[in-house]
Amino acid sequence: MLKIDLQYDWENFHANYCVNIFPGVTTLLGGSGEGKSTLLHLLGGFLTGRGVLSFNEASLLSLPAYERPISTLFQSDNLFPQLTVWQNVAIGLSPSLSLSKEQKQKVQWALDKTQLLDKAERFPQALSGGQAQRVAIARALVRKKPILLLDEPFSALDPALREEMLHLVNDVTQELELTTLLVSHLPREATLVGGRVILIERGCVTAHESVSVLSQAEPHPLFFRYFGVSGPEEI
Ligand SMILES: Nc1ncnc2c1ncn2[C@@H]1O[C@H](COP(=O)(O)OP(=O)(O)OP(=O)(O)O)[C@@H](O)[C@H]1O
Repeated sequence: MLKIDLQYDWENFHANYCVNIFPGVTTLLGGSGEGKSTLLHLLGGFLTGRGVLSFNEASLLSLPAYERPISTLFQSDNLFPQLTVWQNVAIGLSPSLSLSKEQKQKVQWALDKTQLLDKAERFPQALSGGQAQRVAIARALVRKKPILLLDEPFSALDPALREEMLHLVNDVTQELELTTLLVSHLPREATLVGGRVILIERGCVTAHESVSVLSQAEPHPLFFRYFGVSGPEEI
């Protein structure tokens, strides 16, 4: 279990997140500027918060980003155009690209999970948008960390590809028993990926429910302000 009781202050914004996250996919919903990315950056170790952050009872708070049991994938995670698919994944393990036998096996494993084995020698410019995004996912998976943080990594993709990526996220999360947190603006994405949903408002977790609450005919009371009168399907 990922236990979060974290505070952080921007100049004009006080965040105070309190929630326990279990393995599986959890989608973070919330309006613009409500504090979704701040939470992911605190978890990843890119911002230093106060309070409690532990995973399976071990405190993470004093660990630097690279020592946390966490992989991150952000929208801006671009591929290196001069490196092949294989090298773009391998660089997640070793910046010098000199890999041990065991590390090479991990790269093969990550390429297999993302169905890219036959594209290993290609360069990024010879990939479709979805294939390129799968390489970024493979690079996040290759270190085999139990927590995966995804900050709107698919928002630039068209709806069909986005759906394919969300299914992939769900599949690898189940298979590897990951604790995956996905930031999204779209309730539909949460419904597609399944699991649980968290609502972030003014720097706080104001709801933590099964994703099925988003499919109810009447908006769930806790989500009412976020959905407004139009309901989840319109957002
Ligand atoms: N670099 C910064 N400097 C000062 N304040 C910041 C900074 N980044 C974020 N904030 C403040 O923190 C609040 C939460 O920002 P955050 O990026 O976490 O929101 P978000 O929910 O991820 O928004 P969006 O959906 O638009 O990406 C913002 O409203 C802003 O006031």
